Amino acid sequence: MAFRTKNLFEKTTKLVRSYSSDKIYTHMSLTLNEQTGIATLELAKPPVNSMSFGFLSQLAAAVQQSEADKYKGLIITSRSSGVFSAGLDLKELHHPDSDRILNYLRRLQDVWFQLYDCSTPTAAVINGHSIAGGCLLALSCEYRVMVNSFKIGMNEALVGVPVSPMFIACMQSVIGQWEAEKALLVGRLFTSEEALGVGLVDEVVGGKSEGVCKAEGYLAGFREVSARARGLSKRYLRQEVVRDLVRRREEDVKKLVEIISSRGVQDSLGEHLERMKNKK
Ligand SMILES: CCCCCCCCCC/C=C/CC(=O)SCCNC(=O)CCNC(=O)[C@H](O)C(C)(C)COP(=O)(O)OP(=O)(O)OC[C@H]1O[C@@H](n2cnc3c(N)ncnc32)[C@H](O)[C@@H]1OP(=O)(O)O
Repeated sequence: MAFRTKNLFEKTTKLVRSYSSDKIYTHMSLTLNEQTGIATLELAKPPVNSMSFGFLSQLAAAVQQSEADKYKGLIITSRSSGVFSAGLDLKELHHPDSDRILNYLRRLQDVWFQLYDCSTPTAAVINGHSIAGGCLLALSCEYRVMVNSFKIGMNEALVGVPVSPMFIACMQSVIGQWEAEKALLVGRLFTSEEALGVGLVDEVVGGKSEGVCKAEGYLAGFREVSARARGLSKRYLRQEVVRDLVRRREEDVKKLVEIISSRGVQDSLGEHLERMKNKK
């Protein structure tokens, strides 16, 4: 089979350089299967694929590449066998520099808009724990296959930070208002099986390769469908959520910076980081 592992940065060097000070393409790899036209984006930032500034920049470049090269599909998964993503990098949020946190949250918004609103068919193979921002990443894809025995959800309530409108909108659109409310207000993490029950994921499988096959099956379902019509329909289906968040994006970011920088939230973040350190 003809596989081409693409160093994204060959083609998107300009974009990535202007986005990031991190070393080029260190946190993920994009592999295109030239026979199917489906690319796999494998997150590879040990130990937990936390979303640092550089990670978000590379994710943005990958999504942009998928759109520009008109991939038939994009599968997002993790190289780690235990963690899909631990979400936002808590070190970016703890004692942040005011300009950096503003730019970090703007970057997060940009990536989310790009992925959520992209016309490329997308699927997530969640082969490990998927927490908060990690859950957002999976929910922004169209289809989710999860490997059993892991946890997924948005734990902000337990971390002591508010769930932001973008995260809420995504959760609501997948599992509905009441289930989202019940889960988000207590920071519930679902097991793979519970996630299937509530509709947070579409399938549960025994392992990553089975998950990738299921995701490919979903994406192959569009072979006979006009890519242009499909892409436009997806955008129309998602436009209400996008429009509202675009309209209020600057207001949301400024408010969140203010909240994150507050003493109470900083103390909670510090305690959360301490708990993680001490769990060993
Ligand atoms: C509209 C405006 C724009 C949008 C604005 C959004 C604004 C957002 C505001 C705040 C929202 C935040 C959402 C988030 O995503 S916050 C992050 C929440 N995530 C977590 O709490 C995850 C915590 N991690 C875990 O539960 C576990 O690590 C794990 C993922 C289950 C894996 O467990 P495992 O046992 O394998 O690994 P360890 O726990 O031992 O971790 C290994 C090392 O990794 C460090 N780590 C873990 N998670 C993070 C993280 N999220 N960021 C940074 N670092 C992390 C951990 O401390 C260990 O480090 P060490 O080896 O140095 O001790």
